[in-house]
Amino acid sequence: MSDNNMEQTIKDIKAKFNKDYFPFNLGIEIVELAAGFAQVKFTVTKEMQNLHGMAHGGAIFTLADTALGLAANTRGKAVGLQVSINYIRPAKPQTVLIATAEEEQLTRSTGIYNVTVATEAGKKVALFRGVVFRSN
Ligand SMILES: CC(C)(COP(=O)(O)OP(=O)(O)OC[C@H]1O[C@@H](n2cnc3c(N)ncnc32)[C@H](O)[C@@H]1OP(=O)(O)O)[C@@H](O)C(=O)NCCC(=O)NCCSC(=O)Cc1ccccc1
Repeated sequence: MSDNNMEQTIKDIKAKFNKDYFPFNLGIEIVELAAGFAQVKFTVTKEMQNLHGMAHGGAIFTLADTALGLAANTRGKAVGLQVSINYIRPAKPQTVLIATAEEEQLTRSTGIYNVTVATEAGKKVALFRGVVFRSN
């Protein structure tokens, strides 16, 4: 993909993000988007709390999965094929969490990404790895 095409793809994804209803309605915002790279953030709200008063694993997962989806789709249409997550530190309500997705490998039909979820102070909350299927 040429630099101009990549720039246009990134613009298109950003413009369509408000139609990605699930993450958008959780308050997830795009911080940065580049070829094979995405950074997104949200604030842990009361509605995201689990029984222990910490961020629900599903909310943290959604943040990481959103970063994966954005990074992968800069390379053309892609969908998640297999993902895994390790929750390494709980996140309290009102904490801002940032997920950063970095591309490790691309093949014609797959992509492998590592996503780190951390607080603004850089404390790691979750480590996520995803394999995507590239359909074009
Ligand atoms: C507890 C453990 C899994 C292991 O820790 P360990 O091997 O013992 O290691 P270590 O002691 O080194 O601690 C490492 C860091 O963790 C912190 N910390 C530890 N214990 C506590 C505590 N009790 N409370 C508060 N913080 C605690 C500790 O201060 C340290 O942080 P720091 O360096 O001081 O800033 C930890 O990694 C953890 O809490 N992960 C997040 C889990 C999570 O949020 N999952 C998603 C939600 S589950 C869900 O929504 C649904 C569901 C429910 C039920 C079932 C299924 C699904």
